[in-house]
Amino acid sequence: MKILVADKISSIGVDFLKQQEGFEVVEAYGTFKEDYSKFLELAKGAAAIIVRSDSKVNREVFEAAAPTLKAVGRAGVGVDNIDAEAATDYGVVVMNTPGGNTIATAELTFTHMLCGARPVAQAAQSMREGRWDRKIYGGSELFKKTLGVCGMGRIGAEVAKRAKAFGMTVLAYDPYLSATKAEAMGVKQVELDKLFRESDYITVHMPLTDATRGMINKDAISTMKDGVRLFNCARGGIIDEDALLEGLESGKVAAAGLDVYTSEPPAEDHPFRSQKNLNLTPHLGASTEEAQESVGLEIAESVTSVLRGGGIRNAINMPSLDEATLKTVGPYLELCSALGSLVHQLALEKVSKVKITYSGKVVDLDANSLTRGILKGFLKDVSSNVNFVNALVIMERLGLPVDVLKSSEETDYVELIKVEAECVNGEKVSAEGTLIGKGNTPRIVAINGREVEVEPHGCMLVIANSDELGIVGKIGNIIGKDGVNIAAMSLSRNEVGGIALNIACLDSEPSAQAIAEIKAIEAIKQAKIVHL
Ligand SMILES: NC(=O)C1=CN([C@@H]2O[C@H](COP(=O)(O)OP(=O)(O)OC[C@H]3O[C@@H](n4cnc5c(N)ncnc54)[C@H](O)[C@@H]3O)[C@@H](O)[C@H]2O)C=CC1
Ligand SMILES: O=C(O)C(=O)COP(=O)(O)O
Repeated sequence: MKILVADKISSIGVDFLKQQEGFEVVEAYGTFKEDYSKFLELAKGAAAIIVRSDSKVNREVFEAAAPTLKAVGRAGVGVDNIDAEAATDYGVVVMNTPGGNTIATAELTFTHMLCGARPVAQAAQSMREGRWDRKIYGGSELFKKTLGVCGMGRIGAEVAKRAKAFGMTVLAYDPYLSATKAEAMGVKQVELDKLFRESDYITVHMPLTDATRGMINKDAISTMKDGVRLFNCARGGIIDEDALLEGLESGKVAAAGLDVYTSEPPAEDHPFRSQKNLNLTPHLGASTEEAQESVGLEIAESVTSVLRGGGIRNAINMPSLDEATLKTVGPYLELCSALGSLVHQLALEKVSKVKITYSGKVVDLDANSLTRGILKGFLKDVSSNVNFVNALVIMERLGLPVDVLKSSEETDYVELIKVEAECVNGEKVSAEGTLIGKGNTPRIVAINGREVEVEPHGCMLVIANSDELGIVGKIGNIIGKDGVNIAAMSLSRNEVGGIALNIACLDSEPSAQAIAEIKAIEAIKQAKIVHL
């Protein structure tokens, strides 16, 4: 399996990948920017692509790497360089490594804040130039000042902790922050306008979204204290760059520090580069040895796990499936896929709706994973590239609603999964299944409401017939004559003389002629071969 490492990650991560049996690791640092067509060429045939923030994994990359590509790993937090929608369309799981670079980025932010208070970089430059300017490089103190933190997630919280140690008052704006958490962190939760009005220092730690883009713009800056200091080590564009320049030039903003830019790198003659009260770093937040080792190894492990069919950690385009969940859900997945596939094959008309009911013990499991398993089976014959990642979006795209129900009604089984499909003509087909015995063996226990007992794999002949004498013998005769062995048979009827359901598990598929002969028997209402 080819693993394309497109951006430089720690050698610990690369070595981990190289040690994996069957992995061919291709390191192509910088290729994305230097030679895009070569990058696309390298992506072809890759099972996984690993990036930081430099390489953009856009739709074209997924197109080039389909159908082998299974995972994109981001050694870091921000995934704005990865087209997650395209990834989902192509059934590729995207994972990141939240947490590994939190301290590194919080420390860089704090460095920027200190350098915004004391012109260390400017003074150092003057020393390098042979000067001794003690008068022009005075500063101010963080002590007793107010820091406004926008985005109180992992990094925001670490910055706040450090600010408190410096004797600052911390105001926090984060719509997703609970009052109890804010209290526990010793920060004052406020609305954005109050944070703007009352802060001496403002730092942002949010993803770039429609809601955060330009959050600190000209209007916002006009409401701030004169001499406010602004910092962005999150994503370029959260602080509007033109508004920041204007604020620095007018003196409204006394100092600022940026690690990230709307376009990276900013142009060589970008006006930012000549602003004297603005400290710039080239997207270095995560660039410490410790952070890189942490995220490099973590992403190498996550990608390996996905490619080996293990747990899925920190996925951003599907629910993560950790090892523990996988262990509990794993035995059900074969059954789920079989039930979905069986219902799809039994439906004679176009399906308009799918309903899934979980009853008994199974309701405590991760229903999202089970449902994905069912839909993966349901769509098996619809799309060749359906998997856990894209099963739900494919259903959505087909306009097929999926109702999922956790039922508390008693059934004959400790746990039961029922999949029903409603067809456009109003007809319904259904299949129910459970796990039996110590080995958690999957069993189909009902089809269209009739009790059966069938192992869900191989070729099956599903027959509905009016309950008459000798039908089973006739079917057996035709199939035997055709040279096909019946491995098992399950018979069920609703009442004597009513409609009977026969499921014959076959060692191979009977010929079309044999099926035609069976269908020609007067009592046979339906005969359908299904493959599980
Ligand atoms: N400069 C660098 O090298 C690095 C930059 N980053 C960036 O830093 C940012 C924060 O990273 P983490 O703290 O790890 O993420 P996080 O997910 O832990 O925190 C983000 C916080 O932003 C909040 N948020 C989301 N939308 C918001 C809105 N509209 N208004 C206010 N708050 C909002 C969330 O509730 C969350 O608490 C991300 O953009 C990440 O990409 C992360 C690591 C390194
Ligand atoms: O993790 C993040 O969000 C970062 O911005 C770090 O980017 P990098 O891995 O240093 O290119």
